[in-house]
Amino acid sequence: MANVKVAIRVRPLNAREGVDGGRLAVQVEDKLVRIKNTKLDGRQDVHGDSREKVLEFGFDYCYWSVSPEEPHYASQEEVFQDLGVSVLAGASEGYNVCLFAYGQTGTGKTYTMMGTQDSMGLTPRICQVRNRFLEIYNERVRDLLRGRERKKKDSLRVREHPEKGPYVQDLSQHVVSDYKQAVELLEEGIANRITAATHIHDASSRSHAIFTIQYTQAILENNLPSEIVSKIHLVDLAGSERADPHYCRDRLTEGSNINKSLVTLGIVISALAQNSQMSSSCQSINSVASEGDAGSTVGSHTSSLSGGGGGGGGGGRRHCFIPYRDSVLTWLLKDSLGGNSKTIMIATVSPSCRSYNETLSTLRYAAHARNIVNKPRVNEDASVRLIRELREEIDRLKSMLLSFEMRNPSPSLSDERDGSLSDMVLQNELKVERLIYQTSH
Ligand SMILES: Nc1ncnc2c1ncn2[C@@H]1O[C@H](COP(=O)(O)OP(=O)(O)OP(=O)(O)O)[C@@H](O)[C@H]1O
Repeated sequence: MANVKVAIRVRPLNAREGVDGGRLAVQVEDKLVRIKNTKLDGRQDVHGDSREKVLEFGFDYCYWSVSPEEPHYASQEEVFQDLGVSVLAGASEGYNVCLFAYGQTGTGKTYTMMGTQDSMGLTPRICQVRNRFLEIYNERVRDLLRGRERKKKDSLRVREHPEKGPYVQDLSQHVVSDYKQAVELLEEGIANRITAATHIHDASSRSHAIFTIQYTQAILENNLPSEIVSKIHLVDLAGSERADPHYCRDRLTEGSNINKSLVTLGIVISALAQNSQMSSSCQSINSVASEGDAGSTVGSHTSSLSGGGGGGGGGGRRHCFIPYRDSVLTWLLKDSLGGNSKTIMIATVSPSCRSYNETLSTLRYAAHARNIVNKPRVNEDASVRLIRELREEIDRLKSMLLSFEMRNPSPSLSDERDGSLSDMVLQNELKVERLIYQTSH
């Protein structure tokens, strides 16, 4: 079991936000983010006002990337040292890992995930071994690495494997032998991605991009060659934006599809968070509830949020249905949200008071995500796992045999039990030998 880890990153003010003095609404201190409603500044009658002036949220990591001159400025390298290194560590232990960036349009998702020529982001730093790159545009999956010379199959089908989970059929795979080749692939994919100008951002990504690295490790366990295959999903979501009636029909469809998948993502996150909280409250029903434990600021805030707008009263609550299949994005991220994956969300925000509402909504979204509990497991070869488990069982049976013999020196009493235990040991040893033979032939 592992909770989704959540990071917040605050980007520099842009030119538009800087014009009126660049008032900031966001503050970061250690693992806390504070957001201030500057509209209430200078008002005398705030007593009894139900709106809170400053709201505080706690996260696993908070990055202040507003100005490099400031002492606690978080660079791309620092973000990589925390998040990128933990992605690579998870994958090398054999887990599936997902890192996804979420936030309002123009807040730095692409900058964080991909970076620029001078300032490399997380994905090129993490690049290894085997890569796939796709985008979800208007609920259709497109391959971003299908060479132009090949026949272009525009929209690909999403399918689900009973054990390996959802995947995209016919998505091209590219084996790379060095870092340079991996980065070239990434650049090709980025160039194929669909962007457009929005009100806030001139080169806004209008699709969700998923860069998948298959990390394969050849290992020798119990003298048997075997493989541990883990997947790393690096996801740069399209930014949310309010619809403008002046946009043409295509842009409106595009916007509504982006919003649809982000809304579905929101519903999935909130339903999973609610289910995880329900499970943990069931578990703790018999234990003493401790008030004011570590991270109580967050605890108090998120619990009120996951009530789904209040209500949420006592008994009779059932686990919510998770509508993964309502959008391609959530379907493909099914394992990453509530499944077999160690997942990190990086939520990007603008520091400006002009984006107060959007930033608050991103912080709430991120606080929900932090409650999701995933079930990551090492993706080891099934036969190798079975052999290991059988060997553990043999050792256990052998030590039981030994302790019986020591406690019951009289042969008549222990003979029967000894016999059946020895039989079990023998049978397991035969199974192990058969499995070793099958896997190595
Ligand atoms: N941490 C940062 N440091 C410096 N510049 C940044 C940072 N974050 C974002 N920027 C700059 O802000 C602008 C918008 O960033 P970016 O394109 O990453 O936004 P986005 O969230 O991916 O937007 P969209 O959802 O519209 O695609 C870019 O010019 C980018 O270089």
